[in-house]
Amino acid sequence: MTLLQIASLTKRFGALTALQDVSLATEAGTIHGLIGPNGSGKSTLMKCIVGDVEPTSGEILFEEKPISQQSTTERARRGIGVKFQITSVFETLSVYDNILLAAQSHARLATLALSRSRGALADEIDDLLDQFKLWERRDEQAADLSHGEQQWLEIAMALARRPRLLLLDEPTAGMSLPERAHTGALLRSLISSCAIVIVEHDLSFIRDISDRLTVLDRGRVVKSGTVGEVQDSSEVKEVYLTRV
Ligand SMILES: Nc1ncnc2c1ncn2[C@@H]1O[C@H](COP(=O)(O)OP(=O)(O)OP(=O)(O)O)[C@@H](O)[C@H]1O
Repeated sequence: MTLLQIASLTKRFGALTALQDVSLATEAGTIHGLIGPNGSGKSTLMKCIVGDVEPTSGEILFEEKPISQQSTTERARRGIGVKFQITSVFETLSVYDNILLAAQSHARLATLALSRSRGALADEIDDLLDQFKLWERRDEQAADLSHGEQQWLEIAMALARRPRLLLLDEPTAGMSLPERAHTGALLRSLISSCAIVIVEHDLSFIRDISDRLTVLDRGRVVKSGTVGEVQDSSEVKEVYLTRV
């Protein structure tokens, strides 16, 4: 099923066209990488999907329904989760409580009282702590985590809200090589329940984990296809040889 469809999206900031007629589709159960030189429009596209930036024209469909008129909160409720570059952890709270807060913000009161009891919620949080190698550090303040661990905590918080699509903007920035490798394996393990759209500057990382890649340059799609198709594209080579 096509989970996310972007159709002819354009965004202008005054005289500057950040996105021009951008179209792409992301299928359930896949990782879709967005790459391109600095200023090519990757973050603007992510912000349009989440609802932080209003497109000038075009449409965004999530699970085949238009969402462009919906608020960020409505989009989150429908299943779009986000981890952007700006850190969103509560530094003075424990690692555990950060995830608990995220999970509770998603669970409706009635659900909390019934099937998603405190016990069920605790099991989910324990699983996330384990997956993200944060179990040992669950009682420590989030401020005491390394940069890489804070990034994992933020992804875990986004997942606690049970998204069906997760948007990640440079999730491995500042991570060590082993941390990147663990992040890649983790992201691949998530996709049966949650598709991912990811922006990354680390080309080898994004090539290794993505099913499809879309390359942007100066707000336009240069190429969208499988990793092999994009790697073989002469237009893409030109962008990377002349502009990166
Ligand atoms: N709020 C804004 N107001 C005006 N111009 C903006 C705004 N946000 C982005 N831009 C411009 O839009 C263009 C695309 O920026 P964007 O941040 O989307 O690119 P990017 O591909 O994510 O870049 P980077 O890889 O450097 O993060 C740039 O020229 C940028 O200066």
